[in-house]
Amino acid sequence: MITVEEALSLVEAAKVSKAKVIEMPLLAANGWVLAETIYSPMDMPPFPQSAMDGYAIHYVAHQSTYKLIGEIAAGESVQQELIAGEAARIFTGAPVPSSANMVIRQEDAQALDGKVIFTQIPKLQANIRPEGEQIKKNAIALHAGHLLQDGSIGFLASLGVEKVNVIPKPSIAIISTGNELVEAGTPLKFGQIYESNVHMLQSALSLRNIVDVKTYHIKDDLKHTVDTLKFALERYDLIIFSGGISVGDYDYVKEALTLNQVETLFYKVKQKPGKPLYFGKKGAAFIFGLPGNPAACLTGFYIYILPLIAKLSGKPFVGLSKSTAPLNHAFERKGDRALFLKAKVDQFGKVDILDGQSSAMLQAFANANALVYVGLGQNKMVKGEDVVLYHL
Ligand SMILES: Nc1nc2c(c(=O)[nH]1)N[C@H]1C(S)=C(S)[C@@H](COP(=O)(O)OP(=O)(O)OC[C@H]3O[C@@H](n4cnc5c(N)ncnc54)[C@H](O)[C@@H]3O)O[C@H]1N2
Ligand code: MOO
Repeated sequence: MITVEEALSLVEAAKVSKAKVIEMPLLAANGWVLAETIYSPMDMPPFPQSAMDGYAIHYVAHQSTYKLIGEIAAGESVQQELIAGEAARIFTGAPVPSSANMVIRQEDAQALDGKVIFTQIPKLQANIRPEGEQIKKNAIALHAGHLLQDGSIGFLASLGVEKVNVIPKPSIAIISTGNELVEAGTPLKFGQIYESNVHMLQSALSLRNIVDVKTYHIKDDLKHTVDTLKFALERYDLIIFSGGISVGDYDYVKEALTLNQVETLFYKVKQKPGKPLYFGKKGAAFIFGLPGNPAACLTGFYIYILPLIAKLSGKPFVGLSKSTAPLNHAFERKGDRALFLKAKVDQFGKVDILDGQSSAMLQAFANANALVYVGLGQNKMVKGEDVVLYHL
């Protein structure tokens, strides 16, 4: 059995096929990664702009009174010109005449009887944003690999960009196994339970804007499992099994993976919850077998699948954000597996490990805002000791 660290480095090292590129409207691309470098299609600003409300001046040395010849508002499409000794009323964002050599703030000037008089000695080019000051036409606006965020969308929009080529996010199949599972809305018969893992994973994906997700529910039957996996391998970038990955007589996932010639990259990790975790690859597709126990299923998703999805989407191999914080109480581990413990970080940044850590239970997960990672060798922790946290 391999360690958590070994398992994570195997997931990280798994070779991702070069992603195709998709074109999408800029307005839909927030959170996606640019597949290509974008070169600015224009100078920005496209014309010298006034940075202040005031007066554009054609300055003449030592002269402080100027003839006011007109007004230039933002959006003005006619280029006005000033001869030496002339001024025009101007507003922030308006085009500065090429013959003006400064803009005076209105606070620093007085207008009277068609004249403007400075009250401050101006500097040449003051309050003029030169054409192309932010970016010149054909200069690199954003590099390939850039993660588009709010500011990037605004920046590209300001350059008149309407469409961008991005790295597609993975298509995902979630295959839930188990004869005992029924959907909410149907009364439970003896021995049945409600499906939760699929809904939990799908909503976790949707929250992270991964929406090309299809779900399948299969019975504990070898042929059905083999056929569903074969179908999924032809269609999806990532296949996530829930359940059926342990050693029971009705656990068919492992056998179905072998019969579909999926290459096993690892099976079983020295961790709790989620020991019988499977990771494999066939062609460009990755396959995870998450244990059916719900808390093991969600933990495996957070720790191993989220960073792989990030990588498949063109981002760094990073999942939940990590930090350290002090424990609010002493803790002594049982067993010999690394632990991911549902925990709550309080408003003072102190960590309480919650009750109800069984991998069959989700209530603690529902109340947790972090997972505490307890590595192999870390047997006793004292109150106040810093622990590694994954933030939920
Ligand atoms: N003899 C052994 N038995 C088990 C071992 C072992 O090493 N030797 N490992 C145990 C561990 S640890 C885990 S974790 C589980 C994992 O089992 P499976 O992945 O095969 O999961 P299932 O048996 O299908 O289900 C386990 C449990 O979870 C419930 N479940 C399954 N799917 C869902 C779902 N979609 N929604 C809600 N609940 C689900 C299922 O009813 C079971 O109660 O194996 C141990 N056994
Ligand atoms: O590894 Mo399992 O998740 O303990 O129940």
